[in-house]
Amino acid sequence: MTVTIGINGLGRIGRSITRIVAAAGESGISIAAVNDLASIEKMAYGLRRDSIRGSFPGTVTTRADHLVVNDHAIRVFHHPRPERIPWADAGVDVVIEATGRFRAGTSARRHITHGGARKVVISASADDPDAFLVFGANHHIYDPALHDVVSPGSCGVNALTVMAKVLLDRFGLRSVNTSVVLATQGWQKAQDSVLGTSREDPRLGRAAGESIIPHNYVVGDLVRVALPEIGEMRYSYYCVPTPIGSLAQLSGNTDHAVSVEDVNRAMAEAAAGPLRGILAYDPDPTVSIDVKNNPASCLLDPSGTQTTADGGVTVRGWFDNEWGFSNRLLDLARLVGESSPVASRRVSWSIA
Ligand SMILES: NC(=O)c1ccc[n+]([C@@H]2O[C@H](COP(=O)([O-])OP(=O)(O)OC[C@H]3O[C@@H](n4cnc5c(N)ncnc54)[C@H](O)[C@@H]3O)[C@@H](O)[C@H]2O)c1
Repeated sequence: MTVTIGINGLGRIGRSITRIVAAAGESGISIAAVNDLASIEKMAYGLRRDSIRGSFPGTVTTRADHLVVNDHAIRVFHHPRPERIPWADAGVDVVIEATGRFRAGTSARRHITHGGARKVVISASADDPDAFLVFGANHHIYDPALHDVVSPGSCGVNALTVMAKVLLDRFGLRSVNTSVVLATQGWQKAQDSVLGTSREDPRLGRAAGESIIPHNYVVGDLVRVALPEIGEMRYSYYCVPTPIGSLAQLSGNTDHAVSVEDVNRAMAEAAAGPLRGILAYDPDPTVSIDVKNNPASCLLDPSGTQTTADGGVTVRGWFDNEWGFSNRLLDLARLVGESSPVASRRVSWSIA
């Protein structure tokens, strides 16, 4: 079955999704329409040229109000508000909301109530979606009769949750402490723009290339939404001046003392088994750029695993904050697009 999607916002995430779908050939996804405020010429240029991913491996041209990507025509709209976008006219079933502007479930829902789409996937830690669904952890709770607007949380949430899932299922896990070190984001500024930032924390307006910028983004709560059994959780977050490739580190206590070898074997088994494609494992010594273009939510670095005699455990994973997350958005689009209101696809992901 092919799921027909529309993308609102053809920025870093929207373009990654377009590249992934174009490269995959038979991906089960067809992009019918995109909406962005930018001109169609700029959209085509942004797809053709990318400072991080390189030139588009194919062709991107324009024809009237269509982008033509490798002979596939995509209808283009330029509406500033979700309620104006006529998705149904383009045959769109599932909208991926990737502007960063309509993260609230109420505004994103207008793609359905006004635009005629059937489901919406918000590309961020949304406010009040019908469900937070982290692939590999809790996406099996998806209920097509109840969940029209869904969110996978953030890229960091996905990386942390997938490592936490393995530790929880195999060894028990509680009192979790996490850190995310995130590559530079498009909304950061090259020079100080403290007054110009819309973010509450003024440090997020500081020059992106000059500092490690800490801020208080409480994403840890979303890991707990996906895995409520892990209980208490603490979270730290830093933006750093690297263009792509981010780090997730998670510490906690297991029910019994475990060895580094036990933990790494559990991670490798999950990566080769039930979490294939979502968790990856690389025994080679890696640095953040090595995760570029990796479609997994998390690339486990076994050299980062540490344990203590009283059951303490620490694990480290890399994630391509754009590419891995865009792949999860497509997984979610397939999940919600393929499900009819009466037949929920329920998948068991227990690793134990
Ligand atoms: N880039 C990442 O690493 C990353 C990872 C995970 C989640 N996200 C989230 O995904 C969302 C998008 O991030 P991004 O990095 O792609 O941002 P971006 O700034 O690169 O892209 C946003 C796009 O939306 C368009 N846009 C802005 N307002 C619009 C409107 N009213 N209507 C239509 N289009 C509009 C912009 O022109 C731009 O092309 C954000 O919520 C972000 O937090 C980003």
